Amino acid sequence: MDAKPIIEFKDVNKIYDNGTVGLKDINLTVKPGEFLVVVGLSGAGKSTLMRTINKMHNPSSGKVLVDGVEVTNLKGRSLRELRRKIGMIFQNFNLVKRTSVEHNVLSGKISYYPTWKSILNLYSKADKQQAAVALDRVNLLEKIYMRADELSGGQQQRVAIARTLMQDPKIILADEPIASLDPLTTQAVMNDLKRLNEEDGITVVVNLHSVPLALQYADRIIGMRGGQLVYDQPIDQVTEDALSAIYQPI
Ligand SMILES: Nc1ncnc2c1ncn2[C@@H]1O[C@H](COP(=O)(O)OP(=O)(O)OP(=O)(O)O)[C@@H](O)[C@H]1O
Repeated sequence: MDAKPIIEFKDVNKIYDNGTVGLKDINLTVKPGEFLVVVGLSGAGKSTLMRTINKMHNPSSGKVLVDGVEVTNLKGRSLRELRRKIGMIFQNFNLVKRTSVEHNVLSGKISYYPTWKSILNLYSKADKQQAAVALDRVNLLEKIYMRADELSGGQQQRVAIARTLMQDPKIILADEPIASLDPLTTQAVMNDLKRLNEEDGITVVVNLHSVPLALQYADRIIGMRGGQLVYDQPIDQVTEDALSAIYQPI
């Protein structure tokens, strides 16, 4: 029997306040443990799709369900619970650059603490141990006491990945995680995401501009164009010709 979907879009449309169509009639089901890569031209709707999963954006119509729960109407505590399940990785890493790597990783636990404790760095011993384990999993344990801005871009992105591990996420959403990195560091970041996907069963959704990387890492590739889902195939049925059609100028 097929596993229950971890993410579902049902007839989802998103029209921004200025009238721009972000998403059009999206129907999509993601299974737990998939490594899904989203490709498409700039402006195709990839970020919008991703941001409706953790309610950074609200759809204009339709439903988005995560782990069986409709996210559209979540507020307060239930929204925090949803976001704990979902780690988010951004192109620009979103680290606090002037503090230590350890503090940045621990901040992944922030929603579990009252603000005053996190400001004063009053994390528990167990959480500090978890932070060390998370850093070890991205091969950066030796950098734990360095300042985040002393690390290379690729290392900073891997700190961001370690930070998401503090949430014990079921899903990691990565929006152009390698856009500002060189080829070697790109592989390190993608390998980390793939390893967590395979070892922990975390569902990973990655927006990428690079077709070769999509082919290298995805279990399944979806293509977007003008806010619509125009392509959806498991990796063994993906052809380069079909992918290049997604990238034809509109
Ligand atoms: N906050 C916003 N207000 C209005 N329009 C927006 C907003 N955010 C995105 N858009 C528009 O929605 C469309 C989809 O944008 P989106 O950022 O989702 O595309 P993308 O595929 O992620 O592009 P890129 O690869 O450049 O990041 C674009 O036309 C974009 O200009």
